[in-house]
Amino acid sequence: MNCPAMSASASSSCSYSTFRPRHPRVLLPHDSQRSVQFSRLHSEAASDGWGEKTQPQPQPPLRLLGKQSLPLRAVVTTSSSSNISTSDEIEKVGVLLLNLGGPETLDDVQPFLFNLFADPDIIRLPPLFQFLQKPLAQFISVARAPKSKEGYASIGGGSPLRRITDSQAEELSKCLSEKNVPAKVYVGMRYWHPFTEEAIEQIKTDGITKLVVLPLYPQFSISTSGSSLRLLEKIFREDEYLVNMQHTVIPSWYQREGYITAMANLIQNELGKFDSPSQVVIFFSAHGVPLAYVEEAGDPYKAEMEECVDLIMEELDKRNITNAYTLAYQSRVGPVEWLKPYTEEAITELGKKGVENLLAVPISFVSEHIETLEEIDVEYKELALSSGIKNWGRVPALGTEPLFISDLADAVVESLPYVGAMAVSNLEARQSLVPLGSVEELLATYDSQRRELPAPVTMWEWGFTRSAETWNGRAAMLAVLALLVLEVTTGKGFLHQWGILPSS
Ligand SMILES: C=CC1=C(C)c2cc3[nH]c(cc4nc(cc5[nH]c(cc1n2)c(C)c5CCC(=O)O)C(CCC(=O)O)=C4C)c(C)c3C=C
Ligand SMILES: [Fe+2]
Repeated sequence: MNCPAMSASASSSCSYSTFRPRHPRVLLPHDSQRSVQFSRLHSEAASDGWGEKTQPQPQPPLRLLGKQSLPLRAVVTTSSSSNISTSDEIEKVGVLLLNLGGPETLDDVQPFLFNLFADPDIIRLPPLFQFLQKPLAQFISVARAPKSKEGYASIGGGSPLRRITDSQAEELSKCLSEKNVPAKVYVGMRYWHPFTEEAIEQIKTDGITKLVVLPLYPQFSISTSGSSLRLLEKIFREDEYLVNMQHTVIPSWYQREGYITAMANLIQNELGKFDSPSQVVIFFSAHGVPLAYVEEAGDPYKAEMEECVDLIMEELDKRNITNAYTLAYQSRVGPVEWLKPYTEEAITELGKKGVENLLAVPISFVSEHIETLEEIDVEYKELALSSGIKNWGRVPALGTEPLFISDLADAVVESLPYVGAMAVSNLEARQSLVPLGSVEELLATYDSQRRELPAPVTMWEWGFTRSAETWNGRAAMLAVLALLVLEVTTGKGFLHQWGILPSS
């Protein structure tokens, strides 16, 4: 492929001089690249892990992962080649792309949903009830599968995510070679094949000695990159080979110049398809998360999303594109409160206000998937047209867009000097929304106490609350389970009423 020459240095020297972020940040040369290590650094989590979302204070003590405590080795390598010879060893560089995964056939839908709902970063039960995680996941996945299957059936019978992620991996590998950094690129999915565990096995078989971990989510969320990194941390902890493998993590990259430019290009291109481009409202639609992830657990997702939108609008502004724009959150599951405004409400509202031209921009994910192809292209489009919007457009997901892939390659190249080294200075660590440090610390900062979060689906809202715990939660749970059984056998009940389960 054509791998545009936006070099690492060009990219890192970018500065968004007129941008005024909501969270004070100092833009440093390495701002476009934040990389963290799993095991060697300790950048301090917020004092209680809850409130301090923007300015975690670094602390020196090192916490080591794994079965052995290894001495810290500050090995700084150059990035001119991935087969780097440090002493007498040849280094083999790998890049692990982390993604969500999606069912490839309709038969995969229920087991895929089971894996998703069995993830404690998606549904977090109080410690007392963690033994119910799998039975609940089984219940919800079976109950939700028919509705989900309809969605996947309408987009061709399965998710395109694996195919697209594989193409991204292939293009990234080619692009890295063109930048003189040959590296093998692996795909590790969280909830479907190829699972992260499978990718890790391959990494071991291939004898990779330096690994760059790159979640394919531009913005960090506990529920996405956080979940994948937590799994990876567990795998690393338990494996002798991996404990000794040098690695670095790029936790989020929404602020990189190449990514922002590529998004702005796509938007500019779609705007050009309207009769009156300047009259179009640019409608950023991000995947939502339950509000409690942000407000209680300190998920930086919302802050990063808002900053990302601001950066894209700054870039468009430089091109004299000054359209009105808005950000809303889609794909809510269950009735607990998620980030607002909700996409459907925002669309209706804009229609009522007389907006006639709307351009939807999926912003939280870089591949086409069920929520772009079905939810946005079908459901939201219909809603928009029936709300008075006359002209509708949608920006495609980035996929293998060359500038974007090139920017990811630059991100990898820039992170290589940090692999196995003290990756970042305290100063750098302080100015990130997602702090730098080991994954352990990264997760701890936002999620230190792994507090109970309101689940995105309702049943434990009712039965798994702290008060339920206090006055004999087990009894409450038994009641909930009885209700669930009733609901499944009769097809009626509160889950159906609230629309969690499809009515038969
Ligand atoms: C940044 C992206 C995403 C966030 C944040 C996220 C949070 C989140 N998702 C669910 C529940 C479901 N997600 C499902 C599919 C799905 N989710 C994302 C991305 C994010 N999720 C993608 C890309 C996909 C689609 C994959 C594909 O197959 O194409 C599903 C399954 C589909 C469905 O039944 O609707 C569920 C369920 C929760 C609860 C959550 C935050 C807590
Ligand atoms: Fe999701």
